[in-house]
Amino acid sequence: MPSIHPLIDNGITKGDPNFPGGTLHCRCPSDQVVVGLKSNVAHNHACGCSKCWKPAGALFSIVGVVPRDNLSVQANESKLAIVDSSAIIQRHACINCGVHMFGRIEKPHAFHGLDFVHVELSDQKGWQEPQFAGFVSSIIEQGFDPKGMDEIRSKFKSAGLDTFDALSPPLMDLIATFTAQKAGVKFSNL
Ligand SMILES: N[C@@H](CCC(=O)N[C@@H](CSCO)C(=O)NCC(=O)O)C(=O)O
Ligand SMILES: [Zn+2]
Ligand SMILES: [Zn+2]
Repeated sequence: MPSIHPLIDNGITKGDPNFPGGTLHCRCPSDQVVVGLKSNVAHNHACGCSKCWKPAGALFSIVGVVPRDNLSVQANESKLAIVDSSAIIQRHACINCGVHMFGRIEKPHAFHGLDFVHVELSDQKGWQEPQFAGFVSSIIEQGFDPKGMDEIRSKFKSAGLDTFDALSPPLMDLIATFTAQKAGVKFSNL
């Protein structure tokens, strides 16, 4: 069975709801890029998309969000470069080790103001545990045999995570709300 992600393969460890945040480090042997987070993450999830950073051998990324004002680069910022400037999420990666330190949205978007981060880059314990799996079918686009998808979804289910082929319902509702408001739609409960 391929690895979903080390934080999920052997069972999920619950986070600490009062965890105050901590630091993320890139994987360079020296002169690491260090990012400080002044809060825990929210909406932490497994992401099967092709763009989010994942460790070698894992099929999924684990990625959560923090308010952008709670994030600061504390060391070796000069080693960061944007992976794909045409993407909605501008992922700032270490040019030496390739790890994505944070992803930021600069355009008008439902998630503007939130930065995307990977808590496995931290040595501290207590970060919010993964809440769901998103973009699950996207692993097929990267070469995963579709015949194996039942097994992948069952594995998430055994770990207690719901699976979606986009994001979770609350996040999809945020995106739809943003789209409706941009179009001037008035809400009414019919
Ligand atoms: N099938 C595509 C999906 C990519 C995608 O839309 N990814 C989402 C989720 S990333 C974290 O949850 C997204 O919002 N992407 C915006 C961006 O990456 O800039 C694929 O696999 O590439
Ligand atoms: Zn690095
Ligand atoms: Zn993703």
